[in-house]
Amino acid sequence: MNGLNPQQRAAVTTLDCPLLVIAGAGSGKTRVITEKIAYLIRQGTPARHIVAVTFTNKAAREMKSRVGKLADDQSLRGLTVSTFHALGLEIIRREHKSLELKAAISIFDEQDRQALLRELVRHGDHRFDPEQVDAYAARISRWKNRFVTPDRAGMLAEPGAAETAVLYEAYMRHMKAYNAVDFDDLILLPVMLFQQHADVLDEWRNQIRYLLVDEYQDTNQTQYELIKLLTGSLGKFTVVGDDDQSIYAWRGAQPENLAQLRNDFPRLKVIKLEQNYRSMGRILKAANQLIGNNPHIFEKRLWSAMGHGDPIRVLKHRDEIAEARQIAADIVHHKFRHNTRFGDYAILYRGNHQSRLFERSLREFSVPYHISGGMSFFGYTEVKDVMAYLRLLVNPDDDAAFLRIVNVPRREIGPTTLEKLGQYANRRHISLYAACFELGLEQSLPANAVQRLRRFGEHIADTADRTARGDTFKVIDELLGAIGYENWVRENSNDAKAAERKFGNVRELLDWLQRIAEKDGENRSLAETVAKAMLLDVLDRNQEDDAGDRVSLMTLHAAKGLEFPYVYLVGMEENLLPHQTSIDEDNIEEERRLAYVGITRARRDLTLSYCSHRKRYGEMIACEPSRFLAELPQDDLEWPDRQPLDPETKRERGRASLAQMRSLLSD
Ligand SMILES: Nc1ncnc2c1ncn2[C@@H]1O[C@H](COP(=O)(O)OP(=O)(O)OP(=O)(O)O)[C@@H](O)[C@H]1O
Ligand SMILES: [Mg+2]
Repeated sequence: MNGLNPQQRAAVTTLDCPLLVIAGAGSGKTRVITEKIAYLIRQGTPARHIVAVTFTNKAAREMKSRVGKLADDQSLRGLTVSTFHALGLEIIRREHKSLELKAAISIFDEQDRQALLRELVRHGDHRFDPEQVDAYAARISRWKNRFVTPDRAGMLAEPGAAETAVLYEAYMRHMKAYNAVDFDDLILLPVMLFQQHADVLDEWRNQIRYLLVDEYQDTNQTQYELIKLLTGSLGKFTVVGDDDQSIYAWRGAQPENLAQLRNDFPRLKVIKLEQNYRSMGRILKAANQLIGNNPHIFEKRLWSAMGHGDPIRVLKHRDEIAEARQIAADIVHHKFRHNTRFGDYAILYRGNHQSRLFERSLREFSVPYHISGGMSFFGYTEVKDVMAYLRLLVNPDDDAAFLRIVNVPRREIGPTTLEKLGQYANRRHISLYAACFELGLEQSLPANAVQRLRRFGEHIADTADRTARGDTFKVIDELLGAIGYENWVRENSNDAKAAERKFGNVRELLDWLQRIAEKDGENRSLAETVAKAMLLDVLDRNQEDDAGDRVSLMTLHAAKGLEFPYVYLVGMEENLLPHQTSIDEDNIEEERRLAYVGITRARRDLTLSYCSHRKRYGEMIACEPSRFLAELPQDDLEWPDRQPLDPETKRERGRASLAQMRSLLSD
């Protein structure tokens, strides 16, 4: 515990009562958690009885590696450090029998979920509005996050609740039939399970003797229920959080849970941390002043002994292309001037769509980068197709996967056939796959259609059988060969280059899955591997391989809990940060917290940037600088006054510096 301040030390050594550590950014909350894990182990609690929960996979990995430095491998055996959702999945997998599920569980992503709801709306006995599928989906998700079960939803006084509750109930029933869970279910099902099966809960309480939760401000009602159930009246837990960094209201996060703890656990001890160890004084001052415009549940002050630091730069650009180029160039210049690493830099933005131009510019400057979150790899059609095949192999009842690939590559199985198959399966309460083999289907469909469906079903069954027995990844390769997937991709690509890129993605996917399967010397089953991959996908896509010296690109949401010496917070414009929707809904406070999270990621230097024009829906529009810029201490900001160059000189200069930097980089 060397180097901890007195409050941190108190937080680490408090074991006899439930503990809440509430403190601002960079004050060492996460550090308290890692030190406490090591302390618990030193005090004699076996690691297998300790569970630490964080919000993203990245944070979980980071925490594991920090703990790894504080204790030896042997004593850490069995320690659980995971996300809430991964813990939920683990509970569901282990207790699948009590939940009346089969072992091979499919995880539905947003698209799958919407597809199922759309089907239910179309075929349901109730008159739902097909235009409203998005709204139904959002409402059901909201209920799940607030721990409202279908029967309780039906009794709510909200307008239209009774109707949506019927859909909610049907949705849950179908998910069960498909042996599938969605993102929200990963928390909801364990809570329902523990409430209904006291014996199962007892076992888990016995196993989890101490629970630690990071980023507690972002837990929703259902997650809070899970914490309460797991820790019971003993309240053996430490939760740490910062109400100013609550940025998941849209996913049902309730910062009031912080206050609620006091009511539910009268013995709760609260410790505040006030020293910031992360950021230079000016950065901290800017963050404090900005967030001072929000109302507070807990008053806290933060000070830093790190020195004043350089002024915060504010860059203005002509448009978003200029923004991306200038920042990429800035990073290269800075790196060579200060002999830093690429990994020291992060570019943070409000929305995923902002990443593309930065990617392009960084590539132009040969700067290695890594993108966290957002629609990247897993959004590609070919990746989704292959994943759907794998999902179907491990769980043939996964209707979303079935529908995605039953006619990919083309098997002359058209919409009418699928419509009839769907109706039949619905009547019989079975999956589409199971329906293919039923004799009764022959009454609904012509013989050749039935035959085509069965041939597909048999191929899947046969391959599944072989993956279970033999060399899984070899069988998968054979499957892709047998269905002629390469040809299919070629036919559906504009040119050979695009086709190559798509094969490359498929290859990368399979290599990555193989690495997951064999990670830590394990030999995971295909079912386990696919579930793990889906979980990474829905959680924070493609965060697995972030090793290496690379510039980080990510959304403000994904940046939570992380820190970088040099941070660029880009797109600081009205309607972008704060986001248009939040302005419309009068929810500026959440946007301000997001900006606060962004600013407090920076250790040494912070650069803010905005554009005077930006392309929106294909049109160039004028942008206003973000109101948050005006809320910062103006004395600490620096607005470099750039002389406008004529376009030709600019282009020349751009070319020259590009060549110069490339040659520097290749040295
Ligand atoms: N007592 C300490 N002495 C020196 N450095 C510390 C101390 N406590 C924490 N730090 C360092 O300060 C930085 C911020 O700590 P940490 O990430 O734990 O803060 P946090 O409160 O979790 O921040 P956030 O709210 O952003 O998640 C880290 O680099 C950490 O190693
Ligand atoms: Mg933290």
